[in-house]
Amino acid sequence: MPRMAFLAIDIGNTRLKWSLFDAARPGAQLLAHGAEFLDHIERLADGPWAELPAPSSMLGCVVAGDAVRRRAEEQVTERFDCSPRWVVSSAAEAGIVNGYDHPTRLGADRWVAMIGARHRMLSQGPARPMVVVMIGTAVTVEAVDVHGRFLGGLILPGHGIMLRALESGTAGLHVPTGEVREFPTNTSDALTSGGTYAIAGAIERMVQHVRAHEGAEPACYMTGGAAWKMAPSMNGNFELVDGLIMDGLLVIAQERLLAS
Ligand SMILES: Nc1ncnc2c1ncn2[C@@H]1O[C@H](COP(=O)(O)OP(=O)(O)O)[C@@H](O)[C@H]1O
Ligand SMILES: CC(C)(COP(=O)(O)O)[C@@H](O)C(=O)NCCC(=O)O
Ligand SMILES: [K+]
Repeated sequence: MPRMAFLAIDIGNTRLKWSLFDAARPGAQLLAHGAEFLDHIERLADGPWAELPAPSSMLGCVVAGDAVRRRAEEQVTERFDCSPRWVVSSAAEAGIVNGYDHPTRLGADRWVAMIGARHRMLSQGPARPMVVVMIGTAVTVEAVDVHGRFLGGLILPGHGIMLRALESGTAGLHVPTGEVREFPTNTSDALTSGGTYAIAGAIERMVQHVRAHEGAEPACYMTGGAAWKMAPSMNGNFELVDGLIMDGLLVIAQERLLAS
């Protein structure tokens, strides 16, 4: 049984994702992982976590509000002997400098994903600017310069929110999910393609902005629960990374261990 196991938790507006690693460092071995819709958080301690080896520390990021965070903390402390710790976006951490007007108002998931992406990019070769995309409940598209400065980012509605907004704002749009088509010829395909290309178009614009600003081709990473749906419709070299947030949490946890 690993003695320094580490629990990473990412709570978005749709699901809580968790991963248990054998240590709090990048490259640690993944021992177990899972995801629960926010309504099912109360199942964790007696369900998926019941048989897990106990982590000696935990670090998470949460953008779903204080009430959800407290419900998750109850599960952690009920089941494990470690105190819940959550990342708050700051002016600088783990190689990323925060260009937001109010650094602490940046979503912690966005901050952690950029840290994970920067670490990944540097492990692949020389420093490059980056575009970091997360396709979750919402879509975020971050620009990071070659030195690790977060220049700014976009927030868009995700697929689900776009479709619900169209359904509730019109009389004639109540249709099942369709296919992504270049020239959609029915309402379902028109809606699905419209949402997909709205997101793809915004991402392409950000890639252009970063390319022009930096005079270099950015490294492009895409993550999030719905990233696999976007991947076939993307131009360019987007690397689909399952656990960018988990990677970022490992990087931050190790830095904090080394600093303590
Ligand atoms: N098994 C699944 N069940 C429901 N939604 C899913 C599933 N897999 C992917 N998705 C899509 O992923 C989105 C949620 O992704 P996720 O990364 O969990 O979001 P968040 O971080 O905002 O909670 C949903 O909006 C949905 O479109
Ligand atoms: C943009 C987000 C809603 C994304 O949430 P998600 O899709 O991961 O559930 C979240 O990062 C957030 O609430 N951010 C705070 C505002 C900001 O980043 O400017
Ligand atoms: K997220």
